[in-house]
Amino acid sequence: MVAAPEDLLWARGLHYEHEGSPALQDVSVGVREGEILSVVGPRGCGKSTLLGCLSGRLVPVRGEVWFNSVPLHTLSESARERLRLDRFGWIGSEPQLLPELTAWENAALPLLLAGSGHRAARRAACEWLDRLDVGDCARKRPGALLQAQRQRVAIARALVHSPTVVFADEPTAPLHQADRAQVLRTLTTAARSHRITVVLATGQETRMAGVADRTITLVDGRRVGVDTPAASTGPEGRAACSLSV
Ligand SMILES: Nc1ncnc2c1ncn2[C@@H]1O[C@H](COP(=O)(O)OP(=O)(O)OP(=O)(O)O)[C@@H](O)[C@H]1O
Repeated sequence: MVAAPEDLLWARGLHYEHEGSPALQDVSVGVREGEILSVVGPRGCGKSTLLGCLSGRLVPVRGEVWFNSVPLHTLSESARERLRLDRFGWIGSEPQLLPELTAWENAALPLLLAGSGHRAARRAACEWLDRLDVGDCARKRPGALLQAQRQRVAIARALVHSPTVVFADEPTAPLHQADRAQVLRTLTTAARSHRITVVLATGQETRMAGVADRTITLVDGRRVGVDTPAASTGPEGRAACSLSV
């Protein structure tokens, strides 16, 4: 696979092993600027590993990952970490907030770590918490929040520094069914309005994958099938994402 000119992020021939067992085998993918790409497949098919490699958290044993003409696969660990802090956001399936910090302090962390002033960081964090409907939780610590509220704080933290790409690894996994679609739409609507590229791993919930522009499928660490554009993913597709942020 050769990167298309409009690809912001692309990988070619990725192989990754966890303790000697193959988790990705010869996976290639390109992601366009502003695109919401979902990665679907059954448990253990390699979705998290692929997001790990694309985001520079993991280094493939073979293959290449390029972001904006920067070869992530050959960068030093510190350079990858710097790039991740500056340009990427990460949302995991658990919020993983720092318990001793308030919600706004957690959400502001990427800005504070980048050296932003306290006041500006607080303002930006509170704006995102408001957009994500948890503005009234800003002064509370994670222990006083519901899981769905904590996950919204984690989403605010992933978006607060206007990253170029957000990686979301099963971001709705710990939520109740009723919260899932709303949290996912909030994330994707926010990303679209700020032209943030999103790579989203989801399990078997293909209805959730309907918020994406394009879907790729992994099975046993390999890409299978053809890409699925949003138009064919059903009534929860792009047009349905109408939450205002
Ligand atoms: N830290 C690890 N150590 C050993 N094996 C691992 C590790 N992480 C993942 N694996 C294995 O690698 C394969 C791919 O895992 P991965 O988590 O990437 O898949 P996934 O599609 O994200 O799964 P899930 O839907 O369960 O999150 C699986 O067989 C998994 O058991």
